[in-house]
Amino acid sequence: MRCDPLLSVRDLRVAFGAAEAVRGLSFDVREGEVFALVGESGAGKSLTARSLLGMAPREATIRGSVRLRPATRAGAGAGDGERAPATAPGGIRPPGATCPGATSAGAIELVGAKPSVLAPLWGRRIAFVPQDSLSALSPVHPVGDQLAAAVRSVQGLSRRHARVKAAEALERVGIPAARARAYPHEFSGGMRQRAVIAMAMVNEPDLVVADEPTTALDPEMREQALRLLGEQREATGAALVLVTHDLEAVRDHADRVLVVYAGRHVESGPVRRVFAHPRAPYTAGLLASLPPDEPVPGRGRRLPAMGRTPCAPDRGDEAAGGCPFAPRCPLSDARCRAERPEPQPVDGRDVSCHHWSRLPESPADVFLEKA
Ligand SMILES: Nc1ncnc2c1ncn2[C@@H]1O[C@H](COP(=O)(O)OP(=O)(O)OP(=O)(O)O)[C@@H](O)[C@H]1O
Repeated sequence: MRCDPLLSVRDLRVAFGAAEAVRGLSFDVREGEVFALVGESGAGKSLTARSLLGMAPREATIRGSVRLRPATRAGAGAGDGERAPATAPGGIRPPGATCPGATSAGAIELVGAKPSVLAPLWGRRIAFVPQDSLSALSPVHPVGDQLAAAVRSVQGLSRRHARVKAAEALERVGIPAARARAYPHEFSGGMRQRAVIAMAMVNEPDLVVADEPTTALDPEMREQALRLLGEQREATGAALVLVTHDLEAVRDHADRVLVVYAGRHVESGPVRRVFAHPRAPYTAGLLASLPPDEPVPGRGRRLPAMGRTPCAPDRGDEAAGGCPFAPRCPLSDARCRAERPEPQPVDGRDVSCHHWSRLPESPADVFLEKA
């Protein structure tokens, strides 16, 4: 198996007229990993996710590079059951492992790609799980037929064989084959989201991008959908890019995380490391919204708050060339307002903050002290 990244994103920029919503993000997604993209509303997560699929809004100007590694797994996208198993000898490279000198010859550039390049990749190599399951399913066709059509379009099977595959895919996500004739409106929200997960996974893509896949679900269904995504991901060996506000989901299900603020990199690295000891004040503030298991002495269950509204593309110290988070940051000083921090390697992750070394042992407390 190859160990160069499945997807390489470099200096990705998404703009609407003069307003840049994604401002130079660079990251890799590795084969078989769960990569989480987190940040407040308006941070540019969805636009980033859609750019990975070549599905950014028409009116957006996209710059930079999103390169998808050529298919390498046996039968990739064929969904014919002959693909090398995800856990074959050599298996999925452990998230976090490095691969010096790896190259990605023949990678497909998705930024600016024509529909004729993108269309054959959708479903076969890259798939999408949207927030709203209704928007992903046609209201006028039975769910099973829609899955069968997805199988046929990629695998070229007979109608009968495709229907069998579709029923199997539904059963894998806990929907009885007998319900394959039902229409989307006859399913509950949780069932619809499971059907959408089945649809995304049915052709065993290399990469699944899930944009807030559980937001519309109640807590029980949310956990069930996340577990299913994880199981299906593991069974197919796909990598998963998970866009979410749900930090508990990231803690429990993701391998690596990228924290974004106002379209810029804040902190990225292995989830365990970043969550155990964030090095950027913004990450610390976000994580502080996770309630502690036990009351913290002297704080009780009070949650630190970052204050002020999130930075929009046209606000903050961004315009002055500084750190966009400076107006809300308890550690900011003149340097932060004048000089934008670039990502630098610190303690097993990358951090974009001039003052990472000044964060206290319990970083969330900097926000309490300021309050
Ligand atoms: N079609 C569009 N036209 C103009 N501005 C847009 C468009 N789509 C998104 N934006 C702006 O780009 C910024 C980032 O949007 P994006 O949807 O990526 O945020 P997000 O981090 O996914 O937020 P949320 O968590 O609320 O979905 C926002 O300020 C948004 O208003």
